[in-house]
Amino acid sequence: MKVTVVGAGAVGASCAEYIAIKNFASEVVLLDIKEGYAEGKAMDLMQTASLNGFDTKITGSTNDYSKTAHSDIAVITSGIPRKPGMTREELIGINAGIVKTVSKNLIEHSPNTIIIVVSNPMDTMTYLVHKSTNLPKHRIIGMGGALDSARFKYRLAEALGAPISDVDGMVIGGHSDKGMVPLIGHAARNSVKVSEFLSEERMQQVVEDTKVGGATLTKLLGTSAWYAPGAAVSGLVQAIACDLKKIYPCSTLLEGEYGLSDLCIGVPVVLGKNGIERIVEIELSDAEKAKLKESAEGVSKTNGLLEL
Ligand SMILES: NC(=O)c1ccc[n+]([C@@H]2O[C@H](COP(=O)([O-])OP(=O)(O)OC[C@H]3O[C@@H](n4cnc5c(N)ncnc54)[C@H](O)[C@@H]3O)[C@@H](O)[C@H]2O)c1
Ligand SMILES: O=C(O)C[C@H](O)C(=O)O
Repeated sequence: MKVTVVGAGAVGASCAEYIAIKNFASEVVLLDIKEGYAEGKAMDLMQTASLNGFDTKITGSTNDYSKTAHSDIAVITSGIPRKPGMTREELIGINAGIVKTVSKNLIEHSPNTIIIVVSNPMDTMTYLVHKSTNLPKHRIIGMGGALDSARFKYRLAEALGAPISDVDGMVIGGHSDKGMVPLIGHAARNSVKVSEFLSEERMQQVVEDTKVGGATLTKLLGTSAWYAPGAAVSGLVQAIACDLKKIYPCSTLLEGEYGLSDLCIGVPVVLGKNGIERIVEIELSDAEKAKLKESAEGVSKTNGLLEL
C-alpha cells in the first residue's frame, strides 16, 4: 500500500506521521515544492521509526512526481493555511491553482489513485478536482467532517464531563465556520441522547464551539491546526487501505442525495478499498435539512468563484 502526501507542511507531515505510527502502509511519499523540505521531513520522521515501532518507509521528494508513481491513495495538503481573522474561503485564489496542478500531476503518475483533498476551502477544492480531472466520483474524497466530528466529540465530552470514548456525534455540511451542521439531535453518550444530560443552552454552546473549532485554534496558534487534521486524514486513509467499510462524514459529489446536486459537501459515507463505496442518507429533522440547504448555498457560492 503506497500513499503519497503532497504538501509536507504542518498537516501533511502530521498525516504522514499518524499513517506511519498506525503501521498499515508499506510506503509513504511526501512531496513538496520547497527544495529539500519533504526530504528533510521524511528523514526526521524515519528517525522516529525505531522509537515509535513502525516499519512504514517514508521518503521525500522535491516536486518529482515520478517518485509518487502507482500510489494507491494520494492526499493533497499543499496550499496556504489561513491566518487569524481570515475565513477558509479567502484561500481560494492561491489554493485553487495549486490543487489543480497537483491533482493533474498525481493522476499522470497514478491513474488509479484515490484522492483525498484537504487544502481549503476544502469542499470547493474537492469540487475543483471533480471538474478538472476525469476521476470517477468515488475516488475523490474531501476531508473535513471527520475532523469537525472529532472536535464535536471533544466539546460534547467536555460539556458532559464524560470520557470521549463514551461520546458519539457527527458533523455534516460544508467545512466552514458558518456552514458546519453538528447533528446535536443525534449525538449520544453511550446510546443515550445528550439532551438527557445537557440543557438546550449548553447544547447550543457545544454546536457553536464546534463550528468555530478551526478559527479558535488559528487564533491561538497564529496558523491553522495540524495534529487533529493529520489524525483525521490518517483515519480516512486507513479505512480505505484496510477496506474497513467505516462511516465518516466526507465531502463528496452529490447527485440528488439530500436533495442537493452539483456540489461537494460533507455527508456520511462508507469508506472501503474503492474509496467512497456508499453515500448514507440519514433521516434529518426539518431544522437540520434547512441548515444543510443553507450550508450548500454557501458552498455553491464559493464554487462560483472558481475559474472552470
Ligand atoms: N480540510 C481540513 O480539515 C483542513 C485541516 C487543516 C488544514 N487544512 C488546509 O490544509 C492546507 C495546508 O495546511 P498546513 O497547515 O499544512 O500549511 P503549511 O503551510 O504548513 O504547508 C503547506 C505546504 O504546501 C506546500 N506547497 C505549496 N504549493 C505547493 C505545490 N504546488 N506543490 C507541492 N507543495 C506545495 C508548501 O511548500 C508547504 O510546505 C491549508 O490550505 C489548510 O487550510 C485543511
Ligand atoms: O481552520 C482552518 O483554516 C484549517 C482547518 O480547516 C481546520 O478546521 O482546522
